[in-house]
Amino acid sequence: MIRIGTRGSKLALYQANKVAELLKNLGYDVEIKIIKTTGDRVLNKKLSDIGIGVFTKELDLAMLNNEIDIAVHSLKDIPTIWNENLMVGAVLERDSYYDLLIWNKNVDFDENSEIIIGTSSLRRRAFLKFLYPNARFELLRGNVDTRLKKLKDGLYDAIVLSEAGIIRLGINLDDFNYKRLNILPAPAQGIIAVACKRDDEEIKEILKEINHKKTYLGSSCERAALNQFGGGCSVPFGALAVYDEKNEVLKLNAGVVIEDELKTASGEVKCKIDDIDKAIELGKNIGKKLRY
Ligand SMILES: NCc1[nH]cc(CCC(=O)O)c1CC(=O)O
Repeated sequence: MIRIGTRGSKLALYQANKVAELLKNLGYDVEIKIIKTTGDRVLNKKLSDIGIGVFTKELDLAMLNNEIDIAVHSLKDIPTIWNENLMVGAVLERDSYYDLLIWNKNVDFDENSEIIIGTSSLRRRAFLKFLYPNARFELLRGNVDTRLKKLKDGLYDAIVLSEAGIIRLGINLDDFNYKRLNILPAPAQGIIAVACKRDDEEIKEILKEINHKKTYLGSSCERAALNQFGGGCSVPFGALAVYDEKNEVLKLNAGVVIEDELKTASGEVKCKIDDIDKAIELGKNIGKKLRY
């Protein structure tokens, strides 16, 4: 029996069920255990103000205490500096990495409007400032349904959500206007990750069977860039790595906003699809470049 730990939100349960299905199809018995995290409890603060690992800590402990074998997370919610006894054992194929700007049908604005945008992400705020220089930003937390309800109620002119989350929840945006934003995503946005204990050889072998190598390569590169730059979710940092399988080339674009200035860096490396070390090296180099 593989015990799968997850948060209780609809999105988290969808993600955990997806991993459960993959494991079941390979013939494993699975059980899902719901665990509440600090990120679920504290809803009146920016994530960057609550602390590191707000969505993982309680699940990390459950894993270390042997109450669960694996934990399913959105990879972008796992801190790059994490518990040394835990690791990402597998990732699923990446979904959309785009952020969507969503607004009510009866609302009209352009890039110069003084709109109020609901988002609590430092990255979204900082990058959107270049697209909507006169926008103001307000706190918006809670699950995706709650956020859309607040938009519908007119508390904001627009809000930002990840397309991956919307699609996973099967939310129909026909009642709203929306568009994909041309900003760098959070490192590993749109990727479901399975965490396990570093010394659990049996589980690690099982997770290899569901791992999507191309996604693992790219996300390792993006997360290495953020890790090298430092600051985790408290810096407005975006990164996107794309692997060209045919030519075996991994490319990384990354950017950070410091004192209202956007600084970007990019690079590429020739590597095999499972050469994680090369991907991490590229990420570190770009992270360093952005730092100095
Ligand atoms: N921080 C919240 C969070 N963590 C993962 C997702 C969705 C899945 C993803 O983007 O990987 C979301 C919602 C959002 O950002 O709109």
